[in-house]
Formats: sequence, structure tokens, C-alpha cells
Amino acid sequence: MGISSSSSSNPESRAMALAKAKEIVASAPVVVFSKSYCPFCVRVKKLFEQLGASFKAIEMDVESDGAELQDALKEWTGQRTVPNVFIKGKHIGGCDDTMALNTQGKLVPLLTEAGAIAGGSSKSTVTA
Ligand SMILES: N[C@@H](CCC(=O)N[C@@H](CS)C(=O)NCC(=O)O)C(=O)O
Repeated sequence: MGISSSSSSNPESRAMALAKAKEIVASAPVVVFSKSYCPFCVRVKKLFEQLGASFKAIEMDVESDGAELQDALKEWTGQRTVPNVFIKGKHIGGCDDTMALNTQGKLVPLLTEAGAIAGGSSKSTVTA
């Protein structure tokens, strides 16, 4: 490797990426770490839209430090795949996990409690 190393293997960059990921998660009621071409991400974002929930999407294939963020998320949550969903700072998981919460009727209460659905939603679940 010589004197240079990739930014994601540099401990300082890793720590910075982890701090940034945590900052992003704290900055919005719902955060979806995503990739713009990922069909599972599209499903999750569409579900939140259908539920009328506001969310922040971070497209890691577009962000210049996306690879570092993805490494940081793996370190933090144990999950490397996208989407990687957080509600009110809590790690929810991926598309399957989010869809399962919706099917169980647990997603809307979480989104409402997080303040992502203004004034609550008349829908308790949606079929996606
Ligand atoms: N079962 C997972 C599937 C997610 C998945 O396979 N995502 C792909 C992108 S479509 C992924 O993250 N691949 C690894 C990568 O992009 O680094 C879920 O429900 O979220």
C-alpha cells in the first residue's frame, strides 16, 4: 500500500465518517441511507411518501464520501446494505425490516411519535 492509503481505511477518516453518519441520523426524524439505483431503497422511499412521512435520503452513490459513510454504518449498525433506515435516531434496518413494521401496523406509530407525519396519518398501513 505504500505511504498512501484509501480514505476509508484511514482511522481518522473512519472516525469522521462515523461522526458524520451520527450527525445526519440526529438531524431528521427519518433518515434513509440509500443508493439512487437501488430498487429496495426506491420501495422504502415510496412507502414513506405514501404514508405522508417526511424523510431525509442520503444517496451514498452520489455523495463524495459515500463509501466512508457505508463503512461507518457497517461498523455502527452491523448493516452494510442499503437502504439503512433510522427513525428518531433508532436503527430500524433495511427494506424488509421497514416493510415488516408496516405490515404489523407498527410503522405509522413510530413515524408519528418521531414527528415525521404532521398531525398523524389517517392510514395505519399502506400496501406497497
Ligand atoms: N434484504 C435487504 C436487501 C438490500 C440490498 O440487497 N441492497 C443492495 C443494493 S440494491 C446492497 O446494499 N448491496 C451492497 C452495496 O450496494 O454495497 C433489504 O431488505 O434491505
